Amino acid sequence: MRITGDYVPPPSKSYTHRALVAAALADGESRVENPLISDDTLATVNAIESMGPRLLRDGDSIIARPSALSPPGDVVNCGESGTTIRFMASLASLTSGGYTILTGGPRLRERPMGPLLDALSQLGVRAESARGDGRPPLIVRGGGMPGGSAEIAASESSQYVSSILLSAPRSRDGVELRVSGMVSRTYVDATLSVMEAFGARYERSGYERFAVEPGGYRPTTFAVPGDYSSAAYPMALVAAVGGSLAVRGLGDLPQADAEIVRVLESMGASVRRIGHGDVVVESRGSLRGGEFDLRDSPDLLPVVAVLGLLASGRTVIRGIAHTRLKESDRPAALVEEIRRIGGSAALGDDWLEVEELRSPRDAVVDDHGDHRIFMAFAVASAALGGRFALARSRSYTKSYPGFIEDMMHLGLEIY
Ligand SMILES: O=C(O)C1=C[C@@H](OP(=O)(O)O)[C@@H](O)[C@H](O)C1
Ligand SMILES: C=C(OP(=O)(O)O)C(=O)O
Repeated sequence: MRITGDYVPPPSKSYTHRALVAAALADGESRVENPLISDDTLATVNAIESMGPRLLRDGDSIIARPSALSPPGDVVNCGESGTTIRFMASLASLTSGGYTILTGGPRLRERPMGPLLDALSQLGVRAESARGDGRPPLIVRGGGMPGGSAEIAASESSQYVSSILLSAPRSRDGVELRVSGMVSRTYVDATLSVMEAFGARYERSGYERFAVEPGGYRPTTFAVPGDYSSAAYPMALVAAVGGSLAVRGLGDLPQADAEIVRVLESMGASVRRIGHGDVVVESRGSLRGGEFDLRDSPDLLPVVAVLGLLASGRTVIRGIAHTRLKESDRPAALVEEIRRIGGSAALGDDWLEVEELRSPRDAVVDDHGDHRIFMAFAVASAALGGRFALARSRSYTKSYPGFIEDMMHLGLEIY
């Protein structure tokens, strides 16, 4: 099997969340062009609208009509979106008063939020975990974010930092954040790009200190780029089976998962940039294993692990401790499913080792309710000629509702 074609990935989930928050906080009407419409971004739309601003569909855009933020009339259900609940925790402090209760699905209620709540408290916000264990449901008191200086440990998630940064322009005194041990750092660059586009003023020293001035956001038009995290699946497939794929519209804003380009290149594929934000992946279909550090691009773990199955030799992936805290315990889920299909994998605290899959077994893979596990094994199954099946699941609608359709468009039967 070889794949040749043109492919337009869905819009970036991370940029959609960020642009919606900044647009809702701006002092006038903004337009977010090419937003991702998926379970997670709709959770953000609903959460923001529950506090007053209107986010209206207009063709391929969302028009944001900001208003003073008021406490929601009901609990806010963030579904399974970590980005949503974490971004909303800071936003809720900007409501006029009362309390906002943020909750979500079963897995989201297991995911940690403690360091974010702690940093918000240092900034004068009352933000607590209902069960006192740092996990949702969260209760946030409105009345404004006084601001000042806070220290935050971000070794579990960069979203703690992005959350505070995004709401900080609307704080009373401005915010200084001193950050230690941050993972997934490129996501904070994405946050700052959006803040800049909406006219916020800040200073930074690397990934250790950020100072945001009060002054709010200016309304603007923001175009969401294509999503490297989603594009990584068809790119990996083409690299593994051979062929040539032009990927359009990825843009040149910072995206953590643009790291897939370096991974594919070092495994033996060629990736060329053609013009503004387009890339072409070319491969003869024989990849070799390698060693990768995914500390700053954790969402690539499932697809890189699957590439390890499809490449010769051994692949070692480091910097993955924080991927245990996502939609599933991803390293554990990957090892279980790799073994189920006849592969061999070993796991340490912060690393995963995968061997080339020589004799795949007929099996039905369980996605553990995790969109990225589903999409990664769909790639593996397609590359191995449909050797194993995936238990029916719609987990992919979290970030990529058109996944099955797009894969079929590339000529694959993955169901
Ligand atoms: O800020 C963001 O848009 C994201 C940050 C990352 O999370 P962590 O910072 O928790 O690793 C990533 O895994 C998630 O899918 C999206
Ligand atoms: C971890 C993810 O998202 P979130 O943290 O927003 O739930 C993801 O999309 O892989």
